[in-house]
Amino acid sequence: MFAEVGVYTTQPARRPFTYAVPPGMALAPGMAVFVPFGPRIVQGIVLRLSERSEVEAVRPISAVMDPEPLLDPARIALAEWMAEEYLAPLWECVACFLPAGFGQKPVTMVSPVDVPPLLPVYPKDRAILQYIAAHGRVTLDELRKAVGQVSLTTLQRLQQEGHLTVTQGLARPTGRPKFERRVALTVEPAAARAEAERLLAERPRSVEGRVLLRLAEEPDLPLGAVRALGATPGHLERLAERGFIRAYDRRVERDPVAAVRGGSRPPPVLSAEQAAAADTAWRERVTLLHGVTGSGKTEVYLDLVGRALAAGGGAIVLVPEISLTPQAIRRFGERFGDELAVFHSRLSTGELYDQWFRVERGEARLVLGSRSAVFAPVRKLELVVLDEEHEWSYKQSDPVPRYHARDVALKLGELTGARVVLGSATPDVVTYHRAETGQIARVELATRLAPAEDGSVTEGALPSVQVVDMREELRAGNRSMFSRALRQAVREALVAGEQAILFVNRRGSARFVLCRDCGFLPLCPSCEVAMSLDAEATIHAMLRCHHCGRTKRLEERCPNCDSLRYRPFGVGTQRVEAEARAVFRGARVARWDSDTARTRDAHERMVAALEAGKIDIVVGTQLLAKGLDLERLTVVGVVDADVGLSLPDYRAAERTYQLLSQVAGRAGRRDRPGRVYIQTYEPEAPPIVAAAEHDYRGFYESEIAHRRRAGYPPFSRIARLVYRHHDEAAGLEEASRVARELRVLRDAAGRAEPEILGPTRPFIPRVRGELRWQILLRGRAPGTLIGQVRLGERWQVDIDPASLL
Ligand SMILES: Nc1ncnc2c1ncn2[C@@H]1O[C@H](COP(=O)(O)OP(=O)(O)OP(=O)(O)O)[C@@H](O)[C@H]1O
Ligand SMILES: [Zn+2]
Ligand SMILES: [Zn+2]
Repeated sequence: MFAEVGVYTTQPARRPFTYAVPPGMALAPGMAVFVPFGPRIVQGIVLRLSERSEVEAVRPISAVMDPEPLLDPARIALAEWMAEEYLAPLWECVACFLPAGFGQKPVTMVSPVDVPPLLPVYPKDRAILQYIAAHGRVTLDELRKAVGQVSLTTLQRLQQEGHLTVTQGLARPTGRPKFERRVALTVEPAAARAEAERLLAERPRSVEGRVLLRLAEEPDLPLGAVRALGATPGHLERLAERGFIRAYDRRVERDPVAAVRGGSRPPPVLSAEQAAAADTAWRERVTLLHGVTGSGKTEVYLDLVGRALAAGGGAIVLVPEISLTPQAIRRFGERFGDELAVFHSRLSTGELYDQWFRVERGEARLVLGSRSAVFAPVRKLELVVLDEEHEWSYKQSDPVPRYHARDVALKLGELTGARVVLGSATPDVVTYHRAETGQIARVELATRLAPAEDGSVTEGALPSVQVVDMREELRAGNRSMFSRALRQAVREALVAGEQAILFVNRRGSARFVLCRDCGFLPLCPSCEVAMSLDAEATIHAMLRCHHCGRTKRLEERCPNCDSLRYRPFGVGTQRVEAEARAVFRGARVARWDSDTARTRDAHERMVAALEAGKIDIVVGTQLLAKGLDLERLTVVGVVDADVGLSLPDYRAAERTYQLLSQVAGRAGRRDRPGRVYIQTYEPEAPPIVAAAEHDYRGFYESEIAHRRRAGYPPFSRIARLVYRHHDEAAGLEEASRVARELRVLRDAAGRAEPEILGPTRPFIPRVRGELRWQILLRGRAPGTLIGQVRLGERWQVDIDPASLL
């Protein structure tokens, strides 16, 4: 008997290795084992068993690591598909499906035996045996912590004498509870307040006074919150001695959903449109749920999850990481309480590990999470939902495997028979094209819902959108970055006590050239993407196409209208913030970008400040566009809609459309009508016109025509090879060698495709001090060709890359 094993190795092997199964070893696909690999023993997962081996002289499997299979046959097939599809190391693909922490070093476990011989005489031996007799199976680390230094030789001797057994095992970070130190009031709040007032009257800056005052408001706080008031251990001790407070440790649940559990809130009655959508999605294999923002898509997902659970099966719901807010989790928790498990990147390894096994044991049948939740071991999978399916955060760019969760979900659906539902207000053009050509089903939710306090819903209005031609503003003598219309609207909102967002499209903006008089943007004639200033050019300002490498000198005048106002453009959030403060005197202005909203806490604090009405105007980047639902937000200004359009990426128009629709969707979500101003030098650009008219169809028609003409996805697939090197000559040489080899292989096969572009320096020419080169391949299956070339460690392969920058 032989076993094909996916082996934990840093060698980028895309295939399994064959081992012999020792007689008597009970083995099944999906089990974790130890195998010899070179001079070492490493972990692996059994993928298949077979009677015959193609390889001679195979080595035997060393040991079974865990008798329970960790992957089922569908997941094994999916891991192997990923390795092929993304040209990724097989082990990394298998590891996606394993519980967190598995990839770490296996640990030495020491277990007691059932019938131990008499206790040995050495004190150290006795201590060891007493400890394991009391605690059962322990890790060597634990044992060492308890009894001091213990050598492996000692353990092996004790094993030979029959006192204990030593095994290698999976580190299971379970059972060790986590505690949080807290401070609680031990008197009535009124008494605390009285004492606080006395202390503060005596000394206005008394820390003890402030602590008591805070605790009078909230009588039980984490120690950190009290420390933040300036309290030292000394202060707290004094207050404790005087009987006002006590400190204690509270057990922290490793169940991150605990707070929202316990719910089984009755579902609302679906509208006819929603019910029809759910019926279709339940019947079909793959369905695009195309619904405007606020049209009730989430209720449709909840309904489908209910059906999956009622059928005795499970479901996975994927949402972009940034949308995985406490509110979103609560919505699922309230409905499906105990069945819910949540996976996201902020959980500790221990939490992830616990959740993984809850799902694996079938205790939680609904998984809600960001992209990697697609790998959760849900049994009898009935449903996979991707909300905001157009989001590029579903694509993992680093580390390997560089997978796209949507494609993995589709393949998972194929392998398990689960239905797949792709929901979005602005579907990916590729997904919409699949629906248009009948490869997947499509349902629409066309009505925006306006929920009322009493739980009823009425039809809501989409905000009105005005496109402002910035060339006109210039002609009228307005040189500010805010148009007259936007300025007026913001002033009106401020007077009415409403809020405004000023949205800045910032990425790489300083390197695009635009004519302020006619809106002309230089495009590469063969790639149809914007050419941008070459960051590495030193003598003359050069424009470069970062796809094919074509360059030309930057003209002094606009080639279209001869204007001298043909210049780089783009403004930063800081400048917009400064101007907003100057123009809207007295308004409370905040900035929200990757500098100020670095952590999720900062993000949540900002949302809270907005909700509490402590901010009037917020200036921000794309981070703002997602998920905000503010009652008093009525005005949205897009300061520079063009910048996104000029990114050298064939999806520039699509992203601009999605972003504008999303930002616009933030305004007027409740009963106050919303107004949106899109400032642009290109008021006729199709994505801008379509976003202004809430016309997805119009956008799609123009975009798909462009993709067809220029041969971009869905009419081809793109693969990107990036090479990094600190040395210019060496980097260019290696990049050229690979490009040449690819062309030779393609030509030798007598084929015209894939098209091979480059090598060239990409839009972002260096990362962390290393220079970069890129080769783009475009064709039906560019991966197949890449699979035939030998690439060293410095190469990165990305199939269907999220970014071409
Ligand atoms: N059938 C219904 N009856 C009552 N209220 C509903 C119904 N469907 C949806 N709602 C409410 O309408 C609001 C919008 O619905 P939901 O959040 O499901 O829309 P969505 O399309 O997922 O929104 P978004 O695109 O912003 O994520 C929510 O407050 C929801 O509770
Ligand atoms: Zn011009
Ligand atoms: Zn080009």
